Amino acid sequence: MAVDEQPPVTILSGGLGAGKTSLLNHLLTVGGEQYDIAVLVNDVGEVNVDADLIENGSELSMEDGGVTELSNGCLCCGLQNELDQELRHLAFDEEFDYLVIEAPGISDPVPIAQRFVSPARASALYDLDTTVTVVDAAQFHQAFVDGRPLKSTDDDARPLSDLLAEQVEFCDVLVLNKCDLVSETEREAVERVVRTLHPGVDIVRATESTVDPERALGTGRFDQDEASNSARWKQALSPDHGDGTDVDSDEHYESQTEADDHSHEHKHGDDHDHSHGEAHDHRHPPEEFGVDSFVYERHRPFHPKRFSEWLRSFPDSVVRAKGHLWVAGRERYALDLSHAGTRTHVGVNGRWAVTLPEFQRESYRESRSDLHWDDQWGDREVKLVFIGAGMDESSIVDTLDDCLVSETGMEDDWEAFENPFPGTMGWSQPPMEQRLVVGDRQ
Ligand SMILES: Nc1nc2c(ncn2[C@@H]2O[C@H](COP(=O)(O)OP(=O)(O)OP(=O)(O)O)[C@@H](O)[C@H]2O)c(=O)[nH]1
Repeated sequence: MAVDEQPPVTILSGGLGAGKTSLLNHLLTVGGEQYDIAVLVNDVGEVNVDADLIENGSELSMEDGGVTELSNGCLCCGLQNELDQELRHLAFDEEFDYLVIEAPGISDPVPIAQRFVSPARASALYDLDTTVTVVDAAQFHQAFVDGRPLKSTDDDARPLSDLLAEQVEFCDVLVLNKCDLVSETEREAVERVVRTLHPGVDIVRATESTVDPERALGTGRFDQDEASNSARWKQALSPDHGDGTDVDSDEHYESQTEADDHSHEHKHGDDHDHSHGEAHDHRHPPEEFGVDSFVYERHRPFHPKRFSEWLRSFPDSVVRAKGHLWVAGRERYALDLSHAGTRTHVGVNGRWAVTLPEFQRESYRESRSDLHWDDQWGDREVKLVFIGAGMDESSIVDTLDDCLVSETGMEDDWEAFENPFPGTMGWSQPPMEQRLVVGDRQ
């Protein structure tokens, strides 16, 4: 790429568990032949699971700057400064010719895209090429065709389906994923609703997010004027809303005085970045949509029978869960859990470090200073992130604790347990018997 060329950018948005990470990994694998892709990911929650999954699935690594993670906040709000810094860092210090940003599933992508339409921002170093929204066809059908709103128990909160609608409204390309979970009639109904919300959108039907990379990378479809015709963009980018047109200001925009001059409805906490890049009616989605998250971490294994039963009655309030599991009797491999909507998969992703030969184990430990290590059990642990609407955290934690092997049970012969969990490798393309598929709870 010529020195003065700006790398194109694709922003991936979409509901929780819709298939953004799957799409990102697919683009890295297939699109990587054409582009040298840098990646910016942002998970809301204390564990940046997506970054791990993406690293596992790509040649890139965080160490060489190819995959950058932003955590402990939301890109669309509190991490705007961090986002600008990362964009500058990538542009000046790293070699790549395409940038893909994965937005968290509960974020409003408009403020992220706005970083790329103001020449005063760091993102002026880039060329926003395509905004992609990944939609879970079955979830969308439930919310918009069946008319069963996606759950939000907070009375003041807008339903999650509102966020989904906004994400559909302004994207250039809509990947209609999980087409295997809907009938043809249902899919057609979903497409009708999508076209009603956004007539000009390029709909790409997909299963497992396998799309032709040319539909998401280098499409040149993003057009600021066109985008500003959708209701959402019109509001966000109009001159009255600052960032889209005011090219004279830069860091001043971050000052408290400037922020105080405006009547933000934003209800985020003290650490919020009051940059003017946001539309003034923008409120942080986790609050607006009644979504919150917590991490469950224990250094004892789950009893296979008790935990598999727990999985079959997964709390309805949980929209998304991800993480790794230590299940008694499965001491060699870490199991990964992924829950989206009403479906839960458990598969094998890799070995616990404690089972590796000494040299590998020690170099792994050196590279992970934050790794919990037990003299007897090494790095084996349960660590799960739960994201949901109106979750009863203490009840979820208590019932999970009941699934743990008891203090005295730590001496039992775990191999003798009846165990439905997979015991051999297989995550990226696992045969069905290597996954525990809990399926629908309806
Ligand atoms: N049945 C079905 N499952 C899918 C499909 N695509 C992805 N999945 C599964 O859905 C789950 C979520 O996929 P991800 O790619 O992690 O979704 P995501 O949008 O990145 O999730 P978050 O980052 O948590 O918002 C995983 O268990 C995938 O294996 C699909 O087309 N059909």
